[in-house]
Amino acid sequence: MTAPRLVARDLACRRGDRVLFRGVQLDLGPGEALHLAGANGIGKSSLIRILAGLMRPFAGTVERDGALALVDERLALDGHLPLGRALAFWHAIDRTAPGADDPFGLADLADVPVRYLSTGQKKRAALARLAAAQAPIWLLDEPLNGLDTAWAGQAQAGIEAHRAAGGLVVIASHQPLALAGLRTLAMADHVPAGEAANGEEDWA
Ligand SMILES: Nc1ncnc2c1ncn2[C@@H]1O[C@H](COP(=O)(O)OP(=O)(O)OP(=O)(O)O)[C@@H](O)[C@H]1O
Repeated sequence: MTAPRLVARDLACRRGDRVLFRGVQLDLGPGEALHLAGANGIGKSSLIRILAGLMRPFAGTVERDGALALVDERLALDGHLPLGRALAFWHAIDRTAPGADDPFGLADLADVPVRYLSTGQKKRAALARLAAAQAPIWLLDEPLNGLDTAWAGQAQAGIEAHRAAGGLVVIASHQPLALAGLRTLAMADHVPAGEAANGEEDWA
């Protein structure tokens, strides 16, 4: 794996007429993991989308060395296909082959249409697709949502294996994370003065 790097300088994000955050800096290299922490609506998903290049920052820059893979609430698998064929579509595009070890326990679900999978099964499928993409930079928005304790442990083991292989990871999560040497970015520290720290307006 080529050594990845993800650097953000002075990032600010505006949505609608509100600046959600300002002055976000990060500099991540091989093996590192960063937890984006903060209340609902503070801007964690928005930051992930900016890092992924899906949204332009209001200010600041992002530099990236290495391919990235994203897991968020949108499942990038065709709901009408059986799971095995939906994953095979991506293997063909990524020029990868499914691993023999099946770390997310999907073999028994290969014939089930993606739209019939449970929330946790869909998340496991998204994580399997992520692991197969062989991208050194992982951007994960709530990767443990919907997973039971055992699968949440397995997902974190997958993250640790990715780091051990030289990958880096940014994780927005409300779930506790048991990852070695995890750094934390407290989004509340970057809310501009005068904005609500939880991103919620006063609707009264
Ligand atoms: N297209 C949009 N236009 C205007 N505001 C938006 C848009 N999309 C999201 N927002 C607002 O931006 C804010 C940040 O949303 P975001 O999804 O980044 O928060 P979050 O920290 O990931 O929240 P959660 O913990 O609930 O997932 C929210 O107040 C949301 O309502």
